[in-house]
Amino acid sequence: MTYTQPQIKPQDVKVKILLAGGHQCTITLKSDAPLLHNLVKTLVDRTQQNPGFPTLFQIPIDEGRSALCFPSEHLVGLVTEPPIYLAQLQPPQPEVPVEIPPEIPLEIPIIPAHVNDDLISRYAQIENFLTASEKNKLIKYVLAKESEFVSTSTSTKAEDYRRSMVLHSFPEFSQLMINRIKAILPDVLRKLNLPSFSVGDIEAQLTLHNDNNYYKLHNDSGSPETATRFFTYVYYFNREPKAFTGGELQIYDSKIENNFYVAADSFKTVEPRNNSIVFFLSRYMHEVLPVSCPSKAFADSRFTINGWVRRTD
Ligand SMILES: O=C(O)CCC(=O)C(=O)O
Ligand SMILES: [Fe+2]
Repeated sequence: MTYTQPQIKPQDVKVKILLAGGHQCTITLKSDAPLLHNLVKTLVDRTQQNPGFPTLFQIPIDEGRSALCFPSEHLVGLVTEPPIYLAQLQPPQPEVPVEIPPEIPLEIPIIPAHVNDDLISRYAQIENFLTASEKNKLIKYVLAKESEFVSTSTSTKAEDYRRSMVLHSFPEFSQLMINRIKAILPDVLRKLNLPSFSVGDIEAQLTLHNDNNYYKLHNDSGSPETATRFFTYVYYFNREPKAFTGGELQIYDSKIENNFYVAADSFKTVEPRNNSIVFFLSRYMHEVLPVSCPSKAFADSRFTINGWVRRTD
């Protein structure tokens, strides 16, 4: 776990702002400008049927001699130059590709792909990942392994960064998990609208969070040894009835500061639901909120099998 982020060179982007009523205005922004991010976010929120917070854009134009002001609801599209295309979020994939007759001029909102893809975090959560019988066997197995769990928080300098326990070797289940992940990966990529990639090693560890355990903000791919981690997966399981609260996974959107990705203020919250698995890009900043487990019993913990899918290129 480290906090180094990949470096990105900002570039000039010519942005034509299309407003309701056919008005438009062209400005030039750096690709990492917060204004560009906000414009893009306004559109992306709308495509996700998530109207977001209405804001008033106030954009200096004519070298600061005038200002363009408009409410965010009036933004209908952006045309960017260079023409980098938007990878659409959650598109309803048509069975047959739709042909657009070339003679019809279309002004399709085009958003630099890196702004969209890099700044808005997406995840996929799949319920009932194991069969009931597999999950029950897994719980039984884990309860018999209590003495083999070791603390994750002893060796690092950032002593208070992480509190949890880990079981590194569990061959009876790690291979099952890895096989299932390989099998479901194409669906996950489709769901997240990501291109397929050449899959390398898949790692797996078994962790638990008990009372007042947590894992503060981090990413999973920021060091040379972890740089090829592409996807993080977390499979959640616990005894029923569930005897802990908290322990939500928060996945942060990104923003760019001094050419580095850092966590934005916005995030998505994932409930650690029994027998569900979540997938997200390993470079996203994320954290595990503190768990409250009043009994403090090992068997009442928030258990996970989690790990990483590496890419070979
Ligand atoms: O337990 C979780 O929800 C996430 C764990 C995590 O972020 C990690 O092990 O790197
Ligand atoms: Fe993580």
